[in-house]
Amino acid sequence: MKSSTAKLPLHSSSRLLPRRILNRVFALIYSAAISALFYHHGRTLLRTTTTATFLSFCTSLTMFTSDIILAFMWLNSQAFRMNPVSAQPFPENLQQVLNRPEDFPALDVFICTADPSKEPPMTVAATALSAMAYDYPAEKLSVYVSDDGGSELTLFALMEASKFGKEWLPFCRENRVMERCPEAYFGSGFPICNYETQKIKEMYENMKTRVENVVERGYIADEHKTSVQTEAAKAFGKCAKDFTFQDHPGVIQVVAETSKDKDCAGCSMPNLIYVSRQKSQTSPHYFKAGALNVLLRVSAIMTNAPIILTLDCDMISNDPSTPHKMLCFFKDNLVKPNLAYVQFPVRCHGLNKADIYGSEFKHPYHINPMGMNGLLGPDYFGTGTFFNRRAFYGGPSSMIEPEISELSPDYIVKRPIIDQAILELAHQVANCDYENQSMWGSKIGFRYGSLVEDYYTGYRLHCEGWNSIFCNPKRPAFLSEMPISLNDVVTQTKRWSVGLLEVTLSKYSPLTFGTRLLGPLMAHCYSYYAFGPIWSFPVMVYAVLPQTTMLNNISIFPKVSDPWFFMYTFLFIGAYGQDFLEFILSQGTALRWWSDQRMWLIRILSSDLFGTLEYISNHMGIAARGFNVTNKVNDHEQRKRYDEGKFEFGVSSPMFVPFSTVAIVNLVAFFGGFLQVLRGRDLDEMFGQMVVAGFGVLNSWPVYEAMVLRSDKGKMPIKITIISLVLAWLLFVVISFLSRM
Ligand SMILES: O=c1ccn([C@@H]2O[C@H](COP(=O)(O)OP(=O)(O)O[C@H]3O[C@H](CO)[C@@H](O)[C@H](O)[C@H]3O)[C@@H](O)[C@H]2O)c(=O)[nH]1
Ligand SMILES: [Mn+2]
Repeated sequence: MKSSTAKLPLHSSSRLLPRRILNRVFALIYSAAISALFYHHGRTLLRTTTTATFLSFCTSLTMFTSDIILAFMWLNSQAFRMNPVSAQPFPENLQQVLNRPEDFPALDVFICTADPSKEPPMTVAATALSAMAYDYPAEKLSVYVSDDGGSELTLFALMEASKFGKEWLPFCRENRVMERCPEAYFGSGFPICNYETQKIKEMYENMKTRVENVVERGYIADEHKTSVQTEAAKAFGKCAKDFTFQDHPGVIQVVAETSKDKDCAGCSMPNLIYVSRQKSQTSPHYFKAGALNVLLRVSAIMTNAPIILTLDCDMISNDPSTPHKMLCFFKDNLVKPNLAYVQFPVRCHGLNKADIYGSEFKHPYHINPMGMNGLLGPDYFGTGTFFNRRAFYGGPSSMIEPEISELSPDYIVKRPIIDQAILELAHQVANCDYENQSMWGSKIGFRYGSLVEDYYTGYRLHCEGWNSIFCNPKRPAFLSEMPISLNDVVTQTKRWSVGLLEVTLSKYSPLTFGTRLLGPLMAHCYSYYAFGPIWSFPVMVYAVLPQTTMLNNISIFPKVSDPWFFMYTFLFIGAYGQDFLEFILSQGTALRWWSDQRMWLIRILSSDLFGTLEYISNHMGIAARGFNVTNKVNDHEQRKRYDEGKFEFGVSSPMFVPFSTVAIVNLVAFFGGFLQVLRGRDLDEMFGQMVVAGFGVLNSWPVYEAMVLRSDKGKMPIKITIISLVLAWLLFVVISFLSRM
């Protein structure tokens, strides 16, 4: 007999109907305007071929090409808008299917770190601790930390964290703490009044000091004051000779083991395993994707949980009930039988009020995934994702068996993780030549071939017939950090541009391969990202051409009195207006929207441009591909400037040159145009160009400020200012020369 509660749903998927209808109607109207634009372009081109000067003809042709690219990207972006769906879990109803701890599926958490100098071991440890503290049966939970930096400091931090965890985990359970990352809990600012909290805070501070001292010194081996130091040193000691981060044997160390380690309340601790895969300069290691594949195998040997959570080392858990929320989707196999992963959004802490670098990434991390939810599901973000382990072994109906049966997702592990045979096999599958001539990275596991292994892996899984769900609960499931200096920001997205181009220009391009396997809408969603770097052409054109030609008496846009002017206005305001509305509707503020659109322009003029150059030089073999790990350490003064909302330039990065040049061009054009009007030139014909230049000036404000008004360390380096001035001057000279031809 079914109980009445058995009918309670585990989650809801609501179609955002009003938005869907409005989006579709607007898309129709907007596409009519785009058609009109091309009709207008056609006429202008015909006219300029016969009558006008060489430069006007080139200008019209360039504007036409730019608008084709813009229209193509607009078309791609519409796929996100056709069927947005928001999914909410109901963990309170989960008891109907799961009520005893034994019913819960095992969960393996993967945390990646790569460089202790950019990713503080304490951050890694805090992330691990926050995952170990999940409200989940401890015997079913294992946390694996992959350390591509091969650093004893990271291992030491984990050992300390695990020791502290024996107090922290029961404390969290008893006090129903929500912030299970101690740093977040003690840093949240509320007064600590009771003795118990005070005591645990002290323990935490002491532990942190111990770790930070060792990290500052850079090694642990010399004096083994504590047992933890001795143990960490021992794990590395056996292979310390010639140990470098690029060349070393595999180190796998069980830091906590559930059947042996108990917390101070006598309950089991979850497993905590440190894994530093073998590295050799002669074998490719495939960056993060390679690290994740090693974790897939090592965890298969040790625990083989059917569900896997992947996390970046700075992605702390902010809600202990997240695994329950994820299970609401995995336990309901009616809605999406081929569910490969549940993606939670990336949300950041520590952003300043205006979020000057737009690192909320509202579109890729919040708005677009809702759009994909109504199709096959969101792309994979690389972090905050719960996977069905089976998804890494071929399509839903075409399972691929791995080389050894112990790696199969159905294999049941019968021995404890500290068993000698288990440890030996685990080391074996973490060897750097293990994958030679295998299907790892091509058909099994995380996929190789792109620096955005996350996007690429999700894409290939969708192509194999899997689907995914985007789940965005009110309380953020995870909190992550974003870089706070502009150079780090644009370096991060430059890597993304390179990685995306690697997909776009491969035989798996979303536009061809994707359309065949996913259908047009999903393929357009993936194309929107894959073709992202080509924004740099039209944006570059709009950023300099209308401005430089205006000062040479070439008009590009229709006169204000011309009815065609209205069409341009509509296209501009329509696109920005829709973007603004979407941003606000997903809990955004107007201030942050402004930063977001400004950073969109800055990123295109730095990351996308330089990413394209880097892709080309990688391809021609001039430079080696590399995964430049984002810096997660920042000094106090930098943080202060960031909190005040100031852009951090500081270093002489060539990536600052294009947008600095553009800033100068726009300023000169705007004031030059203004002077021309004062001298009696007709404003009517140059109004459009003045608006574009004015928009450029408004967006460039932080650049001007950094060039002339600031004197702090984050100001624009004088070298960049001079190069940009010269380049801007050259641009005007060239255009004015061409205009006389
Ligand atoms: O050889 C490597 C390089 C990186 N990482 C780890 O990968 C994660 C992400 O690296 P990060 O430098 O923070 O890059 P982000 O650009 O911030 O990361 C985003 O973009 C990456 C793809 O470029 C994805 O892998 C990430 O999940 C996604 O959050 C970090 O935990 C690193 O430790 C490794 O384990 N091995
Ligand atoms: Mn990161």
